Amino acid sequence: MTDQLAIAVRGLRKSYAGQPAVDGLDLEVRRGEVFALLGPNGAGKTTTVEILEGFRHRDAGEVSVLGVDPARPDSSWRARVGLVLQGTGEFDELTVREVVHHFAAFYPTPDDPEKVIDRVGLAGKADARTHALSGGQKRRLDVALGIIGQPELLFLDEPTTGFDPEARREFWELIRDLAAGGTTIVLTTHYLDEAETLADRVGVIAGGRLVQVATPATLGDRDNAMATVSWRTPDGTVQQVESDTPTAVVAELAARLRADGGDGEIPGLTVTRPTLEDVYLRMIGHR
Ligand SMILES: Nc1ncnc2c1ncn2[C@@H]1O[C@H](COP(=O)(O)OP(=O)(O)OP(=O)(O)O)[C@@H](O)[C@H]1O
Repeated sequence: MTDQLAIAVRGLRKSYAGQPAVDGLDLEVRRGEVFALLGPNGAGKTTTVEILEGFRHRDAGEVSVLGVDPARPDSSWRARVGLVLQGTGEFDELTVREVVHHFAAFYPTPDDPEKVIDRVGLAGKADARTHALSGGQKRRLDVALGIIGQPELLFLDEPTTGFDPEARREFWELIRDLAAGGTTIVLTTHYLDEAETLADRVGVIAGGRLVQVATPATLGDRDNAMATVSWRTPDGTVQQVESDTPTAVVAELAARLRADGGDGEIPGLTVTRPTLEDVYLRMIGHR
């Protein structure tokens, strides 16, 4: 397990009451990358991530996170790993500012709490009591608490659930910023656009195993997939052909229309390749 890896997992297994939830999983996450874990409900993502975070015991396998076995963490390791879980909890009467300052005191080299509040877009709510925050604002506070210790590795569990579209875009910017600063990020998400826009690589977990790891552009051989060219014929019906040379198909169609006296414009022309969602759904057996 080299220094280039933030996470190295071999043969990870975990069963609940004899039922395997993680069933011989291998995983490598490089330092500095954004890695998205995808998979259907019950695939074993949370179990895997909680083992990596040191919150769950494993039955078997080797696990190294920042060079440490999370089953035997020390306090310096804890401070190097940031967590954004699904709902950190309630802080009742405390304000956003108080909570972030309070958490900063747990870490040896915390970031500036005011800067972090601003970074997650809560500057206007710094003096609001946390119970009065909206769902999306609470999630932003969760993110602030995950990054206040300036972690080397940040786990984000479905981070943008409940965010409005603008908040998602702002959050994505924040993640890109953290990644540009060298933070390794492991994110679980059910939003394929989120994985596509943020991740250097995605790993698909199904049935407790990692079934594929690839860049979003190449998952499921997507970049080599046939393109579908579709257009409208003069009688209004839609025609479609699949081709691995769609440009040639379009050129031929345009030439044919020009030969028929047209201006070469192809009505209703679209050229599409499978989306990340298409290949993902095929991979997990839904198409
Ligand atoms: N504490 C537990 N006790 C018993 N079974 C559990 C426990 N936690 C998870 N499981 C089971 O293990 C399997 C994997 O669950 P896990 O939560 O890891 O999946 P997931 O991929 O995170 O799913 P989701 O996308 O729904 O969050 C499921 O069948 C689940 O019912």
